[in-house]
Amino acid sequence: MGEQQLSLAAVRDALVREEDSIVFALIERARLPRNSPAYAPAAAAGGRSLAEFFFREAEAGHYQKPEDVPFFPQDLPSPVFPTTGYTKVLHSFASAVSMNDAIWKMYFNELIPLFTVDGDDGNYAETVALDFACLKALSRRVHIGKYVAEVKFKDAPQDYSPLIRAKDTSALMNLLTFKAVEEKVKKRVEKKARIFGQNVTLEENAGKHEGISGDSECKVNPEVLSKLYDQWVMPLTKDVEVEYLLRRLD
Ligand SMILES: O=C(O)C(=O)C[C@]1(C(=O)O)C=C[C@@H](O)C=C1
Repeated sequence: MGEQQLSLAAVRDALVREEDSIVFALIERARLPRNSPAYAPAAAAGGRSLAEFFFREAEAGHYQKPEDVPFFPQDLPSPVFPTTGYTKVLHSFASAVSMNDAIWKMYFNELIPLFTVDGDDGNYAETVALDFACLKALSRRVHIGKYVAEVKFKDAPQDYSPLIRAKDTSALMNLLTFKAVEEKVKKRVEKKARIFGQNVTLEENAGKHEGISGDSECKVNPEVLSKLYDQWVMPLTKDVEVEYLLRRLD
């Protein structure tokens, strides 16, 4: 995201686009059963889970933008490709703000059981590759909160600065919260899950209005998307915003 794009409307557009990636990634992952052995420590992966092993391999060479935050930053090799001037838009500490530990725990402990069926078909490599796509999209979405915070600060430094100096986390949280926007976001992702998750056929579907499937036929339950955003994605985005703002005057 460059300087010229930095307005609240533009950053909110980026959040809306990321919804599509999240819904499609969950739809893809939901094709496979839970496959929990992929998440247990495995001798073949050096005592790590297959999921962690896959992430460590797949993350090498990526992650240069502030919204692309690595899950395992410790052993990351230096980027292969030259970086461009993206950092100028955000304060220099932005890349240190990460909610990935919380996103990781939420995804494996809370979310996976909500949108996969219990079972084991042995397809672990594909499973963790699909998990990677889900987690990358979720993490990007949450960390775009850095740009949201920067725009909000630039638009009203007189409102934010005293709260930042007082380290008043809850007042900052109140100031950056727009309940009406959150309600719209929840409704929209639920609708996207309903529309993107349909089985599209050429036959007329008797009794179905405009060919829209009932929720039980959707590839991912639309209510799961609404809950995901309500309980985890938006609260974590706001945590990113607060954490970024708290250091904005450093
Ligand atoms: O759109 C904003 O203003 C945001 O800060 C993003 C977001 C979200 O996560 O979608 C978070 C907090 C607001 O209450 C509304 C929406």
